[in-house]
Amino acid sequence: MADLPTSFDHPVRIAVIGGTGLQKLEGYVPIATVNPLTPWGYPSAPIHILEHNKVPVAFLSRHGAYHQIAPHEVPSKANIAALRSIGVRTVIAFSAVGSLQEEIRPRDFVVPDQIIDRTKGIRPFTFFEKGVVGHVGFADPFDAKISKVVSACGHALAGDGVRMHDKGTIICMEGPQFSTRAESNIYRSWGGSVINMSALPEAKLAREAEMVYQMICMATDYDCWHDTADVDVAMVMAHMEANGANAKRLVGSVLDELIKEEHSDLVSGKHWEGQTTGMIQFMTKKEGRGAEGVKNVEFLFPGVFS
Ligand SMILES: CSC[C@H]1O[C@H](OP(=O)(O)O)[C@H](O)[C@@H]1O
Ligand SMILES: Nc1ncnc2[nH]cnc12
Repeated sequence: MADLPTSFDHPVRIAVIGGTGLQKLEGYVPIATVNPLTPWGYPSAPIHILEHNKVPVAFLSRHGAYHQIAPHEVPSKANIAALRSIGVRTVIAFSAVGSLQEEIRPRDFVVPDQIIDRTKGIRPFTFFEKGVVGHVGFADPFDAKISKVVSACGHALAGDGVRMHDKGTIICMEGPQFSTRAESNIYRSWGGSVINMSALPEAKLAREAEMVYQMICMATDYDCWHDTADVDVAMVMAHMEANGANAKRLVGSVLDELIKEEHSDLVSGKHWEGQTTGMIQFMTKKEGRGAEGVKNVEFLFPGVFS
């Protein structure tokens, strides 16, 4: 992709963030590679702009181009801000997860509707600081409208062997070590469906940035609560590889659906517009705002304080 343009003049509304085992999206025509510098640095990797049925979509590899970024090191603020700066308002985020429930079998897909935060507070997790205070609602961390579209695409691929679960609670742990057996059993008793290390702070930051955000999970193991073998990286990668074609098929069919004209208001995030900006404008009084916080938030929402 060395000779591709490094800028792109049209807004790109939809992005896919690829996780473990999904470092590229094949089968799309690459048209540009952009690397926006944000107040929080560069994104995990240059963002590939790909064309899908004549509509541009963005792809960003969460752990970098070579899987060199650990879950606690993912620059989520830069990732979300960079995507928003190129026009993205809908993020479909892919994640390899451990299953905490018997009926979610390795290689099954889950469209989660809840998250329990088991990160340790060491990841930068908000855009609103340094003299700009803001509190967004996060009762439902994903986007109910998009989740219906994703579920329907998954069920339509049942004939290809895609098994889709329409809801579930993600336990997002700190990692990078996997859980102890005691932890795994506690998470089950809390009602956790699946476990990963990546849903947060990504989902929180997308909400602060007024973006539509939905994670698609693919189970790669039964963590360590089950009487089968305990999770390890080889197991995760083997299931990702074995079911990679279905993962790509599912992402492709979600993109096919989302680029349809009938979803244009939805993917433009019209229903989130103003939810954050309206709140931060009145939360911190003008006299108390900090210059750095204002400059940072203006990168996300140009003109919000002028
Ligand atoms: C390689 S197993 C643990 C690793 O896999 C998942 O990554 P992602 O969510 O980016 O697909 C999990 O969250 C951990 O980061
Ligand atoms: N068991 C597990 N725990 C945390 N993250 C994971 N990603 C894939 N499997 C996982």
